[in-house]
Amino acid sequence: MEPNDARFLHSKTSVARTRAQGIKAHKCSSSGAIPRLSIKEFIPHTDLRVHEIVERQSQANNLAKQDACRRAEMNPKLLEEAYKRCRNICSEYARTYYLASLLMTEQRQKAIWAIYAWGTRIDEMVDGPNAVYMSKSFLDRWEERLEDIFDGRPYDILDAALTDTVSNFCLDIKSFKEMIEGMRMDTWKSRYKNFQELYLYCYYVAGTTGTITVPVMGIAAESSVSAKSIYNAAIHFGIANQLTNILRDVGEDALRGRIYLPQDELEQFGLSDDDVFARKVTDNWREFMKDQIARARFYYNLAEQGISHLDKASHWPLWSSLLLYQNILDAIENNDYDNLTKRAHVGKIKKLLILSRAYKKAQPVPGSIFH
Ligand SMILES: CC(C)=CCC/C(C)=C/CC/C(C)=C/CC/C(C)=C/[C@@H]1[C@@H](COP(=O)(O)OP(=O)(O)O)[C@]1(C)CC/C=C(\C)CC/C=C(\C)CCC=C(C)C
Repeated sequence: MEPNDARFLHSKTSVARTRAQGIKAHKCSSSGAIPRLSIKEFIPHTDLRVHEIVERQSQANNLAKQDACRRAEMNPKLLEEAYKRCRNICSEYARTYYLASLLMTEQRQKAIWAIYAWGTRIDEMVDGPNAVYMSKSFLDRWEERLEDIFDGRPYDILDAALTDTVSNFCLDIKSFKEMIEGMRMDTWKSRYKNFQELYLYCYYVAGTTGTITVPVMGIAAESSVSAKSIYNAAIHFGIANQLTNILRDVGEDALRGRIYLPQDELEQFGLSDDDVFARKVTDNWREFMKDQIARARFYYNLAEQGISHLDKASHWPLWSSLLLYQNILDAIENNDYDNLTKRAHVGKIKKLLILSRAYKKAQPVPGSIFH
């Protein structure tokens, strides 16, 4: 996030909200008074070289405007079938994102399905039932296939959809490669010393989805903030989603021996891996969860401020996806913080109400040039 882009970052409401969620002393049942975690800690994106993506993507966007992007010539019938299959994968594996995609323009929704299908296939490799057979060479092969996709030589029909998408939107390969890097991390790492380490993992697997999708959602022609601050908001969008995903799945992940929670923070709350594996919801656990949820909400706040700088037609789908996913945090609270034995779920009626709330949020604010 660019600190000097004050308009962008510090809307009054977000500052007030994050302050309310900020540092205060609280009592933790077995270990006495301990400080609340610093959920507002900023993790700089300098080492992630986001500026490289922004610069290259801006050049690519100019090429796209001149229609000078590399075009992948593919059989239209095959492409139609390819997108149909990606759509099926997205609707089966990711109902929330699928619902949001239905609110997008046709070309954008097809791109989201292709990106989702590609991402979820690697995720399944490292996270699914066959994860034990995963080897370094498998992910190396996946990376070669990615290069082929970008060279217009798809390996299978699902890759063909992504080949078409990257050429339609002139996408940059860096974030896709980084997503594979995140999946590599998953093959050798199952603990995170602190939030910095966890943040890096979240960036690789989910922040990258944000940088990949900004060109698809389109930056508003009238946006006056820097492209970099919009990309940073998109990264925060992905981070918030991944943190939510982690909090929802603590119990499931523990069954596979994985704990995607900062170890130092667990310790501060008098908790250890054994408590997670015991799957017992204690008062310490609830207090710990309150802070983890507050942190995820902090990142949603940062992400929200980027939406208005994207193309108008993307506002409703993005607000929908943000509010729907964020609601999982409310569902964890409603389960009295039992994410060890229960899976937080947002029901159909609630989802419909959220879509209508998102629609209102996507409407222009009178007197503002932005939504
Ligand atoms: C509609 C929409 C926002 C679509 C985004 C497309 C998408 C979700 C792609 C994910 C690709 C993928 C599967 C990557 C593999 C790594 C992974 C598993 C990431 C997790 C997604 C959750 O998927 P999952 O199938 O596990 O979900 P459920 O179990 O069904 O709940 C992640 C949590 C990453 C999600 C990342 C985002 C939503 C970031 C999207 C960012 C933008 C659209 C940019 C917005 C821009 C601004 C400026 C705010």
